[in-house]
Amino acid sequence: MNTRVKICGLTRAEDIEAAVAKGADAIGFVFYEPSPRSVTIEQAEALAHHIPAFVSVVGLFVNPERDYVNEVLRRIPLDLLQFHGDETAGFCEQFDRRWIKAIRVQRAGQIEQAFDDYKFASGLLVDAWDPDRYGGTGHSFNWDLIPSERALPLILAGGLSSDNVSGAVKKVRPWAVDVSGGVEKSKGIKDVEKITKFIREVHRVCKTD
Ligand SMILES: O=C(O)c1ccccc1N[C@@H]1O[C@H](COP(=O)(O)O)[C@@H](O)[C@H]1O
Repeated sequence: MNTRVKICGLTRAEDIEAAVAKGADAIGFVFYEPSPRSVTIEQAEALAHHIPAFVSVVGLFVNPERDYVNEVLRRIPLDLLQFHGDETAGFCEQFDRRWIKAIRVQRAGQIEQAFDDYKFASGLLVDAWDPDRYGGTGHSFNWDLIPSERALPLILAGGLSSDNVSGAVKKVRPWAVDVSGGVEKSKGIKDVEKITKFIREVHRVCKTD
């Protein structure tokens, strides 16, 4: 098994450099103002210079305006768009950029339906449902709702940390894991020790498989 790691919600150059040095495969920028991890286009433009070749740059959006996504794309070299709201497949497909769709899992059958609805995505991200927030909740969900047959690469998110990620990887066998709150000191400020432990745990469990 070779589960990739995305670290999301970075706001500081030193955190990006630490995540990359420890082996992160992708770095996520949050372009969603209500989030405490949100960055402006100007901030992301500067931060993106700290991400080397072969580490993916991901832009996270929640129900964005089309023009805003285009403006971000014009200014920042995003490899992937992550749509974390209620976007339709038609909306996600219009940007001439690879994209992943996040689903907030509440009930059985929802993930299977999403594989069908978002069939041209580069991956399906499964996260916890929360009535008040679109993501970054720090909560996990019932992993038994994740089917073993998958039409797209599956990215597991929601309440992951170094304490539970090895169990999650063993049980779910995701293509990648995505973490934000579980590797933070405070919202938007990452903790290098937690990032190190998190990535080490993923690599350890993958090696023993
Ligand atoms: O990080 C945020 O603030 C955020 C806001 C709105 C939508 C998604 C957001 N983050 C994504 O949420 C999941 C889970 O985060 P956590 O590890 O439970 O804190 C992850 O995919 C983040 O990229």
